[in-house]
Amino acid sequence: PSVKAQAGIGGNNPRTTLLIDKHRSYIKSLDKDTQSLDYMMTEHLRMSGVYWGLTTMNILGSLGEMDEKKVIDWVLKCQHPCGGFGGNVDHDPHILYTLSAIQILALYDKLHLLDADQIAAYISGLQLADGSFVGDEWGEVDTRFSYCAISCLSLLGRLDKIDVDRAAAYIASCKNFDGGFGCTPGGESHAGQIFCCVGALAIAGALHYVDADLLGWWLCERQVKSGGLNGRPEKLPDVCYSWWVLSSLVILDRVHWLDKDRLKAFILSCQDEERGGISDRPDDMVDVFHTFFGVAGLSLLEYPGLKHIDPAYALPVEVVQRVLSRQRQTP
Ligand SMILES: CN(C(=O)[C@H](Cc1cnc[nH]1)NC(=O)OCc1ccccc1)[C@@H](Cc1ccccc1)C(=O)N[C@@H](Cc1c[nH]c2ccccc12)C(=O)NO
Ligand SMILES: [Zn+2]
Repeated sequence: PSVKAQAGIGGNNPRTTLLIDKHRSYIKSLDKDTQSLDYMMTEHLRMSGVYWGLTTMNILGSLGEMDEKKVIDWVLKCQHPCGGFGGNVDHDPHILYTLSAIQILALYDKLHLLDADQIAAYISGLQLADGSFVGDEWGEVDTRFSYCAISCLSLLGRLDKIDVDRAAAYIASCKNFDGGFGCTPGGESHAGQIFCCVGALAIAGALHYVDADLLGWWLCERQVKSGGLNGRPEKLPDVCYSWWVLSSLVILDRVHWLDKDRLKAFILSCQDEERGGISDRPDDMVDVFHTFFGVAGLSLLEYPGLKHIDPAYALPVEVVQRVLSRQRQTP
């Protein structure tokens, strides 16, 4: 069959259409099997897991099926006096989980429950003199944390509380000869880090630091013959790179260089048609992380019936627009 047929356009074969109801029930089942190894092993990043699950449900048009009050109460229980959030109750505050917490509250239009100045003080306290950010008091520097800082403060309307120009200049100092970015200056280009750097520069209004043609070419080189995308040369394709690579290409306006139908077909081939959920590659175990990044990738590919996701904020476009337009009303 033609590539279009493989991509599920016109057909309703389970591996070529998105099994929306199956994925909804998979996400809703997640907080039930608390005895599973997967559940136990991911306790420390539960805040991110809840963000992945809820954003997937929003894109599938079913956020209302989740227990909003239970989620909000739990998120606020994870906040520390310093303003930062931990990955779970009684876990130390970290900028990664502070972003996930703010993203969850943005989904539910509950950012007014937060003290934006207090969280802005916590985040600006993590910026170093060279413009970089550490993730917590242990002091690890990584462009992931630059992305978290800029995204959090933009959603809270407090970007003025950090030195955005120095933050952008530091990210630019992590650009490699191949046009990509690493976690620190000289670090190897990796699609995940590239998303963080390109997303942060986009939100900061500093995309002039990026060589769109050079980086766009490197990103499109990630597509392998199966249609999937890998994170670095010679690696296997993985559904989550459908997000890290594709969202970066959307921001750089170079998506047309990819074979979108083959990528769509690859993501759909990673669904578990019995239990729902999406895995990193065909016939692997599903998880909420790859289910989110698979659905988010399909949203960027304009799969019919999915809400649009913002490529830089990794939140539904309608959520980002609501948050940012409200900032313009109340200065
Ligand atoms: C900690 N994580 C990762 O390292 C994943 C593992 C992976 C999934 N598929 C292939 N490898 N890798 C990952 O997220 O890489 C993307 C990336 C890498 C560097 C910077 C940014 C994004 C995943 C969780 C996970 C673990 C194991 C299997 C599946 C998911 C994760 O939480 N990623 C985070 C970003 C992240 C990357 N590295 C991290 C280290 C610690 C904490 C978070 C992250 C995220 O996407 N938040 O929204
Ligand atoms: Zn993956």
